[in-house]
Amino acid sequence: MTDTRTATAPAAGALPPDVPLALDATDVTVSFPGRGRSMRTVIDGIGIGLERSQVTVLLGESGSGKTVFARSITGMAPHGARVTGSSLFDGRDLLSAPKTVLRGLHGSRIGSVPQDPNASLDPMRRIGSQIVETLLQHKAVAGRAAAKARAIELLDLVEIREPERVLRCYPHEVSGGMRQRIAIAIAVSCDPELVVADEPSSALDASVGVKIVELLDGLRTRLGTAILFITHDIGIAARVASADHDRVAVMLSGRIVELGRASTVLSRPLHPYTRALIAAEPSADVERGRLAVVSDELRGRRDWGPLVEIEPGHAVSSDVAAERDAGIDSASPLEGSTR
Ligand SMILES: Nc1ncnc2c1ncn2[C@@H]1O[C@H](COP(=O)(O)OP(=O)(O)OP(=O)(O)O)[C@@H](O)[C@H]1O
Repeated sequence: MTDTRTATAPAAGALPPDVPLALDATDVTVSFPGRGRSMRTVIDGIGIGLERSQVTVLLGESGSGKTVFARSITGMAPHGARVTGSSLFDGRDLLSAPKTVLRGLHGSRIGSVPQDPNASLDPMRRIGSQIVETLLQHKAVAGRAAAKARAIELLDLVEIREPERVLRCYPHEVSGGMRQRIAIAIAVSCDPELVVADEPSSALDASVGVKIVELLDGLRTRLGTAILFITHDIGIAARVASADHDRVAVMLSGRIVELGRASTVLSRPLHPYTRALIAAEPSADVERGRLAVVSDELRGRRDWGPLVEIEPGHAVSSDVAAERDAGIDSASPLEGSTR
């Protein structure tokens, strides 16, 4: 089992130990039906503790399990998934909570910013009515007039001009960047304690990405929201996890292989996979999502050991830690590169 809570000492600037975690996931395994009667494990017995006011970035290549892990620990595993382990939110295990409880939590105390804003917006309904309905459904405000006023406030918050006009629009009448910001406005409309943002800026231009990062930063400062941010982009990871105690968890083949303060992991990575990811950081001439620098051998390995802390606030899989103790530098960043 890889338990990232026990592997990390409280980081500088983190909340004191008696402040409960916003979410506490332990030993989570997720499998999907495979060939015949077999099951294919895509998340392999990992855990994570999400602190209030802290950003945790899940970093890893496409297919490493970031989305499935984040969805599963918030009780929203994809259809057909078999999930074991536990994920506590306010004392309740989201992995076994009834659907009615999960529906009540999502949209109010847990906000989700999806990869594709179209997934959270109904194309047939005006933007205003979708925001107002969310606010009324979760009893975030009393009455329709208050909900409308709050909807305008929320669009202001995500820097949408002429909010009253936009509220009367259907989703297809506004730009993709605006739809993304509206999806964020809906996700944060009820002042959630936890926000899960799944690559919210991947399809957008850089200026919208920066605004999203600022917005999430404001949310954790203002409300103490815990943020789980999913990305494969090192640059975005560094920008989102900008506070001293923010963390990066590096995912590889359904496991967390390195975890620590963002500033440490991104500047002094220890795991060969993290090193390769950083070496593969997208540049102007490398198309995003096509980072072929991580070797297949590294990517295909499934036997990474559990995380062990090698210095305060920095943990790495036990096999890499053992090599380090033995004085073996496990890999130069580009070893095994296919580029
Ligand atoms: N509904 C599903 N049924 C079966 N397998 C799935 C399902 N959803 C995801 N998977 C598998 O789980 C693994 C992890 O996928 P996941 O989407 O979590 O990766 P990711 O790191 O988030 O990638 P991306 O950045 O592309 O979203 C992949 O091998 C994927 O094929």
